[in-house]
Amino acid sequence: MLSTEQLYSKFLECTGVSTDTRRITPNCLFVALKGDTFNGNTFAEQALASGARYALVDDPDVADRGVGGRCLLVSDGLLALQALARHHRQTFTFPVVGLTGSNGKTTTKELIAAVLGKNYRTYATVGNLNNHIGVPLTLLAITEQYEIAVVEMGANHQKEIELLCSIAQPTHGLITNVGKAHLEGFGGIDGVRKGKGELYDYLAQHGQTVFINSRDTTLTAMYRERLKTIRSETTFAEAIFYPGEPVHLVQESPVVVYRDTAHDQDVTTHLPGRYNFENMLAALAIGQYFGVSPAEANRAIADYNPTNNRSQVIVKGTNTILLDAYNANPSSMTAAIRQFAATPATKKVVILGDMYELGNESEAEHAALGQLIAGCHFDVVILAGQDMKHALTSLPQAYYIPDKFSLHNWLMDHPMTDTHILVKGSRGMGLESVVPFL
Ligand SMILES: CC(=O)N[C@H]1[C@@H](OP(=O)(O)OP(=O)(O)OC[C@H]2O[C@@H](n3ccc(=O)[nH]c3=O)[C@H](O)[C@@H]2O)O[C@H](CO)[C@@H](O)[C@@H]1O[C@H](C)C(=O)N[C@@H](C)C(=O)N[C@H](CCC(=O)N[C@@H](CCC[C@@H](N)C(=O)O)C(=O)O)C(=O)O
Ligand SMILES: Nc1ncnc2c1ncn2[C@@H]1O[C@H](COP(=O)(O)OP(=O)(O)OP(=O)(O)O)[C@@H](O)[C@H]1O
Ligand SMILES: C[C@@H](N)C(=O)N[C@H](C)C(=O)O
Repeated sequence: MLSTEQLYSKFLECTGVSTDTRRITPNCLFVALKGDTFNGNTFAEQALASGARYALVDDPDVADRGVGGRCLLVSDGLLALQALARHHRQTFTFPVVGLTGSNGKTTTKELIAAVLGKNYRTYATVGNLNNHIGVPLTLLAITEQYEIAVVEMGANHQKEIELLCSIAQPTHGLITNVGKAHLEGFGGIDGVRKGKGELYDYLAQHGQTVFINSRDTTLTAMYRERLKTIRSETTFAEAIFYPGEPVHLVQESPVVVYRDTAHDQDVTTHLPGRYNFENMLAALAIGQYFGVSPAEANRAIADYNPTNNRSQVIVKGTNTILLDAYNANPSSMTAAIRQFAATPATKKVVILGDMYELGNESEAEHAALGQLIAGCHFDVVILAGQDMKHALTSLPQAYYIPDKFSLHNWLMDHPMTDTHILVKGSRGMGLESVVPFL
């Protein structure tokens, strides 16, 4: 069995890390993980044959088969990956900004990276690689050429953020918000608050810096709770409350326009909704803290244009689609629906799919969503998925279509023109597939 130090010296000989033979790059370190479908150990030889320099395995039989001494045996592949990332992180001397939250992590991460990228060689989590596998992979992709890192941390149960903090060891941190997401695994909204609070706990225990949205009463209360419990021999995190500068929302739809009064600038962005303005404020605060000029920060935010099914505004023929189909939960659905309801347009249609991972709160949350939609007076409401039938009680006029295939057919039979259309649902619903039919 290799120690973490021994493993690290092998890692330094490699060009990167891959956990998947479908994505092997020359001279990478292949790490065999066990998943729901496969045992990665069975792919070790294939990884080496495809160009991996070493294969980290936790099956002694696979290691015994040798392959020129290029199989590295550890007791647990996942734990070894995490330990390797933790070790690598300790070699960084630059700031690591860690962020979590129920909603807006990826968008805020992209905005922060765009802003910091104006002054620093910035590494940011690629896509959504934010879990117990993704965070180690993110850390291990960071090289000494960078000057700052932005690491997204996702969770759907307690102690996960604690684990991810032990790997990423953030010097600075941000919780975007605490909302009704992943209620099943967290055990309700109080569980979400506790689970996300593990980031503040880490920053507090290590005397690091925390960025707090002063308008968010939950986040400020979470910070104060930790201030009260801190022991005298430890230093609590430095807290940067934002927004401090006079930046005002001018328009929230179809896209956010804000006014930076201190610098006499109106900034037109590509993102819709007040909630995205909150994400922008976080990026501006972090940029200001790290010395990015307001003009450069505003330009970075104005230029950010999502292509990831999150808050995407797509003009197609005479229709304008707000494609927000990456994920959905009660908080983000409510934010998106309220924002869409406030959008000026002559005809508005919503196509909404199930919200996943709500456990025994699912039925009530879908029903509450129905009541919210009923008060919004949309021209057409289309609901898809098994759970959305609970929203129907308040929406007798809605079209209910249980599966996606039937939804595509329905849309082909009911073409729309001159319409604003909101498309949103959980990842498993994959509602971006409706766009070709609109
Ligand atoms: C383990 C793994 O990485 N699986 C990926 C794999 O899945 P697949 O079903 O094919 O196989 P297995 O998982 O059974 O495979 C075991 C290993 O074998 C490898 N392998 C398989 C076949 C093959 O031909 N060759 C192989 O080498 C395989 O790669 C495994 O190492 O492929 C899928 C398709 O690419 C991947 O989707 C799957 O990735 C899983 C889901 C994963 O966790 N990936 C992380 C790198 C990651 O960060 N993914 C993010 C999504 C993160 C997320 O959902 N975040 C949540 C909050 C966190 C919740 C947390 N508790 C959790 O459960 O994850 C959020 O709300 O944000 C991403 O991909 O975007
Ligand atoms: N500050 C916010 N408050 C509420 N909802 C938000 C906020 N920011 C974004 N959203 C909603 O959440 C959706 C997903 O955004 P984003 O992917 O940035 O969040 P996320 O936290 O990274 O989600 P995930 O972890 O599932 O990737 C957006 O398209 C929007 O509907
Ligand atoms: C895909 C994952 N990050 C996520 O957000 N899951 C929830 C349940 C969703 O898809 O809405």
